[in-house]
Amino acid sequence: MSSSSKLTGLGKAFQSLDLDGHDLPPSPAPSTPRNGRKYALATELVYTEGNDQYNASSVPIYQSATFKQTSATGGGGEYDYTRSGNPTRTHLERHLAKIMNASRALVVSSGMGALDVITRLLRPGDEVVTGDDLYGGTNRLLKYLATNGGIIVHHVDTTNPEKVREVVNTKTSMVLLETPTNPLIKIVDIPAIAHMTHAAAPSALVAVDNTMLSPLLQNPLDLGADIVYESGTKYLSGHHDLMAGVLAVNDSALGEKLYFSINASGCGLSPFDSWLLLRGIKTLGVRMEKQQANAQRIAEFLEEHGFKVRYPGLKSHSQYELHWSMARGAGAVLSFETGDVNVSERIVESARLFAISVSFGCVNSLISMPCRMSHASIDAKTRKERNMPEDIIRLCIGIEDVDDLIDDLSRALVQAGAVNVTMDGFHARGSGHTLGDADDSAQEATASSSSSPM
Ligand SMILES: Cc1ncc(COP(=O)(O)O)c(C=O)c1O
Ligand SMILES: N[C@@H](CCSC[C@H](N)C(=O)O)C(=O)O
Repeated sequence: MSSSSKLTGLGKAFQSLDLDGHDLPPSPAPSTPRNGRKYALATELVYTEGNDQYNASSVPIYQSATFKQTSATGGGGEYDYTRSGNPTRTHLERHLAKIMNASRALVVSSGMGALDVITRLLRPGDEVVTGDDLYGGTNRLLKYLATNGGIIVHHVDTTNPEKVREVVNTKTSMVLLETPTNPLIKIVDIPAIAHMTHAAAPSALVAVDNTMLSPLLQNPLDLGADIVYESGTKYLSGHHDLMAGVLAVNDSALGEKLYFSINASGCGLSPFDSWLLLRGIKTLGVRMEKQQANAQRIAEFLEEHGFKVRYPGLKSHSQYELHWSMARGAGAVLSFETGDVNVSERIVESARLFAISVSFGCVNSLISMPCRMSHASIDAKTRKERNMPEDIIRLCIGIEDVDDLIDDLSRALVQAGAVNVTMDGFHARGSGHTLGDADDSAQEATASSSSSPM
């Protein structure tokens, strides 16, 4: 059912206009405070009104596939069928639109589902410009479309807007960005690329995958993007108990096109998962605060012990300034190198508190080897061409006690033979110092071996 539906049924009770006057689909309760004031994001995350008939303080799960209509000639109710719209899902979408600074948000069954919906805007012959460091599943879907859908995909170094400028042309339909990138934690200048793309190819859409930071830390729509999407499986839900994808836009015609694909293909998020995601979003602020603080300590710990660490919270990150010009935080995913694939494997397998697991954004800490796991769908030759270090370890930091995490990591590093242990502490053995890039000197300057191994 479209946002222009008449205010009947549930919609009668609650206006479909939000605080900013956006005409959103009906919801069992408005997602904005009734006093008309916009609060800080931490407050907006938790604030949802729950004025159902029983004043439930948690929005009900409308676990119903179909909705009774009042007339035989096409309805009467705001909802007819859950594939087309469901009150619990709509409530979540309205809440997300508010926290993503969007006029419309939509939720689907996974992050890849969200990208699939976006790529349905493409036609054979269209060109897509994207990065050379991308989540493996994104790379896989684009490769599929290039092979079977007649789409031309250019992978360029999106950390350099000039490289994007070189390939954007009037056939460019979409520029697809990730920042920080997964897993190399490279930063992409969204405003510069959006501005340049819109000037060179006015009908092209700039889509940004915001999974690594969530709306708490970065708002790509405010930075010039046309579409933002993310895997709700990660920070938004926070507990690895559901799969979800989120899309948000500020152009209502574009929102309708995306909604059309969701209804047509049937990938809208189920009522129960919508409810679960809404519940997760309420704790995003506190979870992320703790996860980031832990990630910062762990990144500093690894850097101090001589490892080449990629984390935008570290001043040694070569794009530190750019990252902080766009984002409100560094997130809680970092990666580091050991210089030896076997050593990396041993570290991963020696960790106890860090679960060997793909994904991130969860309250539990995870450890993985992207080239073997999350990015294994990118073939070895392509990984090499894109300078993906095979030994790279990705850490996704949770909310545990940080000293416990550092102890666990210290033990794993020693057990794996990744460090030289001396009376004064330990230091990386074959670390990123051999990799010889610009970041190394900064890391050497801060490296020390002051902590004890256990
Ligand atoms: C950056 C990024 N984007 C998109 C996705 C896809 O999300 P999902 O697993 O929910 O389909 C993932 C992980 O899977 C990811 O890491
Ligand atoms: N087997 C899965 C791997 C999912 S990776 C999940 C996440 N994005 C991450 O980066 O860890 C697949 O083939 O998609």
